[in-house]
Amino acid sequence: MPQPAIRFTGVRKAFGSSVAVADVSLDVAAGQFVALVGASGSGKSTLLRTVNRLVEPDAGRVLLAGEDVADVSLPQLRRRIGYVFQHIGLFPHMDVAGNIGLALRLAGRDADGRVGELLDLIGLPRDFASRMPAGLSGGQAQRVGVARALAAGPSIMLMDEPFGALDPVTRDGLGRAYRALHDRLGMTTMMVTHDMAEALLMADRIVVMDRGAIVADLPPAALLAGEGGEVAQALVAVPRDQAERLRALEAGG
Ligand SMILES: Nc1ncnc2c1ncn2[C@@H]1O[C@H](COP(=O)(O)OP(=O)(O)OP(=O)(O)O)[C@@H](O)[C@H]1O
Repeated sequence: MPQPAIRFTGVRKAFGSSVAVADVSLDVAAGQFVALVGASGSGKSTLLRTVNRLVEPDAGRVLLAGEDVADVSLPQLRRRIGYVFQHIGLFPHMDVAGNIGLALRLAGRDADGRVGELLDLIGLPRDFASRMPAGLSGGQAQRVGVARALAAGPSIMLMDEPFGALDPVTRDGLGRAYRALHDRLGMTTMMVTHDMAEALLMADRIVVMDRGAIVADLPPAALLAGEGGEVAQALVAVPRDQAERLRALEAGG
């Protein structure tokens, strides 16, 4: 058996007396796309951030292909792991090329030429290189954020509500574009989302968290078939009810 790309073993994190992540063990195989879902405060972001050491666990370990992240230097972790979050925060005084070029240089890579390739990859015209962040739409800025996260050529991508602030059409388009990119580049992706429909449509596997623990871990079809238990079913019920109400409306009911 090859080593999992990401392995969590007995990961626990508390903030004061509040336990955010309680003894989580989880293997993510290379190439998988895993969605982390669950109610607000269930520990999704905290768990995700133990991978790139934005959060240090109180107990347990996170291994990347068998190597404990605690033993990997932060610059090296940054090269191996991309990170995209809701308000990506481009540097406002730098143009798009400057923002992406900075990430390339931080990763020890040559910025010349690569900026254009990264823009191609994420589907922005090359003349966007000279645009300032203030002149970008929300969707375009998130695309640049994805390009910046890909600059170092990571094999793992962590996404925390990456498309959460976007309108539904842009969100859907960017979600599909990222999923295609994940497949093409052979990435391993973990994505936190509040949107169960997005999780069901994008991921190979859905991990449901409740009060710091994993309560379901299933492929989308199995979750839809009702195998996930109570908490998972309550989350799946939302997009399912919406779809049914829309169908009823369409049928004139
Ligand atoms: N830096 C911190 N200091 C104190 N408490 C924190 C900190 N980060 C997270 N928490 C707490 O840990 C718990 C889990 O938070 P976390 O952000 O991981 O949940 P989440 O499932 O990602 O929530 P959301 O969907 O709202 O982003 C919450 O009770 C939160 O208030």
